[in-house]
Amino acid sequence: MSKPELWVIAERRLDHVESTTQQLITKAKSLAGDHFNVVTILLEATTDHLEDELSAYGPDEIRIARDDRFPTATDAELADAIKQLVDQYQPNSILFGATITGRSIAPRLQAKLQTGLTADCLDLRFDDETLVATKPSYGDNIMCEIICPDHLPQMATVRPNTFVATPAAGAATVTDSPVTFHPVDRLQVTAATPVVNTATTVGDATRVVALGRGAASAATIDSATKLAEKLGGRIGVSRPLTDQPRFTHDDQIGQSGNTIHPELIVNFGISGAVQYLVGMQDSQTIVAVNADENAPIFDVADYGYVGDAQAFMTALLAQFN
Ligand SMILES: Cc1cc2nc3c(=O)[nH]c(=O)nc-3n(C[C@H](O)[C@H](O)[C@H](O)COP(=O)(O)OP(=O)(O)OC[C@H]3O[C@@H](n4cnc5c(N)ncnc54)[C@H](O)[C@@H]3O)c2cc1C
Repeated sequence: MSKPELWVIAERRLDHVESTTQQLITKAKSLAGDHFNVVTILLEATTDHLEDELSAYGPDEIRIARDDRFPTATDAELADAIKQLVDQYQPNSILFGATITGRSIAPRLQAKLQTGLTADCLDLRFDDETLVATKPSYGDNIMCEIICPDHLPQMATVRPNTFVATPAAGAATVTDSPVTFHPVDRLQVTAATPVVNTATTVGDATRVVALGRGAASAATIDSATKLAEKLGGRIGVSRPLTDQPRFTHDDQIGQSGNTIHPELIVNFGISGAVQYLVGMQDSQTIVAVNADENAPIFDVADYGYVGDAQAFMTALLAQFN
């Protein structure tokens, strides 16, 4: 008997695959074990080869529907095409990135399929063939595990950067699966102008200088800015600092901010509340500077310094100079 299918819907961003897709393939592989087939669904133009950006992450199969209208199709048209594939293959579960596009297509598909969708998940696991999706709820005050036991497919959107994409061995089978493109003429895209944003966000940075309430003075923020420049990185903050005019929610790390996995994060004056830690604890190298030797941030740190944030920064900058 063939294995149940766990789908990852590949998302296109301009002429590439959105990085959340690769993150979801890695997670799907780890969930699947020998029990599920991980199938990536790709809707692309006849001359596109976006599958080349997916195969290195080890899905069992990349199933492609081709139509030259897909790259500029509306979310309603894409949802219609995916619905046709669902009807044909009856997957067990479907994962989308909780991106602007994923958040738009997934509920349209859910409505067509009359099944359940858990949005904005921070973790996933399977209990036998039941997808258990973890997400913050009630104003982010509790983490809920949500299941959809009575309907298939089970669906979830997952927050970008929740999982780390890791190349995996194994050659994916690439198959074509034709669908009929049904134009939805209520809405027509007449032109697409991509937003050009050259600034890196804290989610993109490979090195992060993170500031908390214990490193919030103007002088310390100035030193941190210099340090971030020297490191070729960017400043991120814990929640209390988003009250300062220099920072916004976009700079926030944590459960209700960004999930990040930089190669280096240096935390200054951050206690290490669980809501902060979930956003950064998978960083490759974690350094913590805190005046309190019992601060929980030291539990996840590879290197720690007990002392004053400003003094440490000044000494470190002197090393660079
Ligand atoms: C639903 C919910 C969601 C949340 N989401 C997030 C989130 O996404 N991100 C987030 O960050 N928080 C979040 N929080 C808040 C979180 O619980 C903490 O309150 C917050 O992370 C604390 O920030 P902090 O570590 O900067 O401040 P504090 O906890 O006040 O810690 C300050 C630290 O600075 C140290 N310190 C003081 N002076 C110095 C000095 N001179 N030098 C060095 N160290 C010094 C202290 O020892 C202390 O450990 C959330 C809370 C809730 C309830």
